[in-house]
Amino acid sequence: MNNLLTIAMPKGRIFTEAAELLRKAGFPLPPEFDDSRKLIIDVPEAQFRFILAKPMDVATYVEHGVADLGIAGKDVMLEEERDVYELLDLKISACYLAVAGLPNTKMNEVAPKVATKYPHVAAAYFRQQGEQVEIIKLNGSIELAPLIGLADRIVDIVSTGRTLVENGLVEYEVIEHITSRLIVNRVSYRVKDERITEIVEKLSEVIKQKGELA
Ligand SMILES: Nc1ncnc2c1ncn2[C@@H]1O[C@H](COP(=O)(O)OP(=O)(O)OP(=O)(O)O)[C@@H](O)[C@H]1O
Ligand SMILES: O=P(O)(O)OC[C@H]1O[C@H](OP(=O)(O)OP(=O)(O)O)[C@H](O)[C@@H]1O
Repeated sequence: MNNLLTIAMPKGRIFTEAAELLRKAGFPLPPEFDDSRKLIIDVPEAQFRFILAKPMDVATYVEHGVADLGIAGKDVMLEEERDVYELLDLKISACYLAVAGLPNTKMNEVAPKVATKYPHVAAAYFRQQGEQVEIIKLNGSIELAPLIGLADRIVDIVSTGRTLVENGLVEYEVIEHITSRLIVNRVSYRVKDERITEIVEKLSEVIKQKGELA
């Protein structure tokens, strides 16, 4: 039986913390893992394959079954609503999604605009608040939007808060606290349950130990 497990890893800021966690849980990650432009890294002796994906795409690979497991921010899960199971809160890459804007301003009463990289999350949030807004999708530098008059508010990730402060913006509401999650393809979870359960147990132990030390 094919016992290979494919794991989709997010490139970028989650990567280092995720790799550290996997190593502590006993994953045999080769040194090239940390400093390579390769997008597929095989560890045949342990029957693992790692694919390196854009963070926002990890759940897509897992949903389609080309990756069995993946590591994705909760923000990605909320935005993408992919049909996958969330197995574990890895408690890494903590940040939160917030509504922000220029200080002491109200949203425009007629057709208020909200700029964001998270159009579904933002639309759902303002719908829930009973506010009709126009969502403007941006791909980065979201904080620019209120500064330059493109939007009344933004919905974006806040981590240290430095980007907001340095651009003279303030937070109005926290929408959701975010950490990275271990996710699994629905079929893989059934077919490869033994290996996956073992991984979840090892990772849970490391997360627990980290929590006790903190
Ligand atoms: N300060 C932060 N800003 C953005 N994402 C953060 C932050 N801190 C933790 N994260 C987590 O990291 C993930 C995004 O990682 P990263 O910024 O590397 O990817 P990206 O948004 O695709 O970046 P880029 O488009 O700039 O390459 C988010 O899904 C979120 O869960
Ligand atoms: O609270 P802070 O620690 O300042 O972090 C928050 C900032 O980091 C992210 O941007 P990123 O660096 O990914 O750049 P981009 O989305 O503008 O490309 C996020 O979109 C915020 O702008």
